[in-house]
Amino acid sequence: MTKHEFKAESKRLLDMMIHSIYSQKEIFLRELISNSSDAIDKIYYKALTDDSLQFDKENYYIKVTVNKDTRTLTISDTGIGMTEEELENNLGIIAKSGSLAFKTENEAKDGHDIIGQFGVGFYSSFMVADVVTVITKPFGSDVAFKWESEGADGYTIETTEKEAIGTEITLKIKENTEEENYDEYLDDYQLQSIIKKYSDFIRYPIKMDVTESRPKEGSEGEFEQIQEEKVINRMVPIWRKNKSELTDQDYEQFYQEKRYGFDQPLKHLHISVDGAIRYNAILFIPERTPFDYYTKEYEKGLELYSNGVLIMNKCGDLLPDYYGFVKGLVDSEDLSLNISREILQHDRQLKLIAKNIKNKITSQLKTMLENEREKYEQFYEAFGKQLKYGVYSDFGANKDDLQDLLLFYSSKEQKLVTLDEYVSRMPEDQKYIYYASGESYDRIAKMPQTELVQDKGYEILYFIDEIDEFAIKMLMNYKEKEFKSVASGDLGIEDENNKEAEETTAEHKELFEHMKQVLSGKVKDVKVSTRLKTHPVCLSAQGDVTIEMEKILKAMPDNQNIQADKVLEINPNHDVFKALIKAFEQDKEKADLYTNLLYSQALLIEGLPLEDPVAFTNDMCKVMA
Ligand SMILES: Nc1ncnc2c1ncn2[C@@H]1O[C@H](COP(=O)(O)OP(=O)(O)OP(=O)(O)O)[C@@H](O)[C@H]1O
Repeated sequence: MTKHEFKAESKRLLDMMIHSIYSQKEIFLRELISNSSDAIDKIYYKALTDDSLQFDKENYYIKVTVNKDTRTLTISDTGIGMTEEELENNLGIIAKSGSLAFKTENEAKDGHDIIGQFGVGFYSSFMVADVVTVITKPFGSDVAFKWESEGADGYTIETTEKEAIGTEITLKIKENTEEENYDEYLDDYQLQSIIKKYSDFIRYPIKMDVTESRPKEGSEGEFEQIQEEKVINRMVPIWRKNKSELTDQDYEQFYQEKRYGFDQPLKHLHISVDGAIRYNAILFIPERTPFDYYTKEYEKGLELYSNGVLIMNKCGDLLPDYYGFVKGLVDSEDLSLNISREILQHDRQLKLIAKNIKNKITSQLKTMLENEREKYEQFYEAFGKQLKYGVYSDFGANKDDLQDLLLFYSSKEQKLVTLDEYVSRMPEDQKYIYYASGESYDRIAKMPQTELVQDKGYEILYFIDEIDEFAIKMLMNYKEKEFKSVASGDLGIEDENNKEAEETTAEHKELFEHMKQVLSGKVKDVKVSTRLKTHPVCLSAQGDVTIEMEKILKAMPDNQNIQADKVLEINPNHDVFKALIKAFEQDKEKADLYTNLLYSQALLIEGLPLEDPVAFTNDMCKVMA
């Protein structure tokens, strides 16, 4: 039995590579610039062991030159260059990476991490070029070599002249087609923006001759075109700098330059982790809710860099939905990239980073809440709702992280308080954390259902966001204290009125039975109220669904007509109750009229729609006439 080697149809392989690996053509520039940066890094490593070589940073750079007339784009570097053999091996064999071999032999030093690893990036130039010419002079050689290829048909190598050590790669840019405008790769402005997008933090200067229009000296209103060599990239990633070197203004400027938002950042986090996973991150909590935050267009995520090279513009997996407002970037050397560098091979590292980032944001918010209350309230105004969604989502999986970050308006303090603040000042006899839901603080303050709890001197939390009650249902309790709506059946308050109410209900059993019949299908029960002090009626709910929840569920597109089990409560000390008893004894029709009116009033107080407004106004007229 003979063993055969796999053969690959190199023409087809190259073709597949060129057309199916990358989703965007513009990344060819990222790949060539990364190669140049690697080539300069290799000189740097050489200088560490070779005394004859001085690594003087000023002499090392990458230059991008455009010639529109010849339709050529040249990327040149002052890096290590390639010998004839290296040209054969590295550019003649697909998937052979000289850089990976170098990386394996040399331990990374001083943050000079080699980028290349797959041995395919170079070929991406054929996505935009018909001909690629490489002229290179290797370090320590007097001879230079020219490698040239039109892609699938193979390549040629010959000796040539080149003055300086380094490599010069010239792409003959394709002619435009109906689908593709290749001219943009010959456009100064476009090229600068591609460089800034992907290669902004390449350690070495990326230079370009840029033409700018400037006011002409000595003449007013006239402009002249001036060509000047400019460095396009920022080079030093701010996140690799020492925190102590940076001021708040530096972070703010970075936030603006990166166009993370039109506002100022409220807080920034600068993270450097060097443990099981290594990464640097700069995160921002914006000051204001982005205008498109609640639209489908808003996409959460952080920029993801690998060794200073942009991999993903918006990596959504790095942030949980409830921290979707956080902006910023993460740079890690430990990501296992796929061949196109567009997606990650394994998400284990990403998951670790995401978890770490989530914890850092949570603890930053806790610190802000403790030490900068005003600032925290400003944050909460913009993004507090998100935290409540966070408590509610995933069946409350994140509630332990988030519950201490919640704020609610307190009836007693007339300001936002934390659950901890509420619980810590609860009187001993208070069993529950009371809350009331409504449209606004004003309306809640006037709700009849709050009367008894207020009277007892207990604090009530006012819920005005739709999500509030749902989030609280997920929490169930806080520090072993259960939450209780002031409109729920049993308030858990021992009151001398309780017994009296039971007696009154028993005394007027027939009246209540009759009212229940009149309101059949609308309320579950009619009873004497213990919670009302001045108002004549109110509605309360039995069971889990409160009246506020019913309203919210009704407003949802796929509502399943979930209803609260309503109870009509009557204040036995109100004159209306006396009138009701009298009518029941003397005129049943009037008793029915009063029952319907009281029910309608209770609906109105709750902000629930009247089922039949015409019948209600007719009833009112009957009482008046
Ligand atoms: N400008 C350059 N100067 C010196 N050597 C280079 C240059 N460009 C490419 N090379 C060599 O050619 C090899 C192949 O380059 P290519 O871009 O295809 O892959 P890579 O950079 O190794 O890996 P990746 O696909 O991850 O970018 C490199 O590993 C490097 O050895």
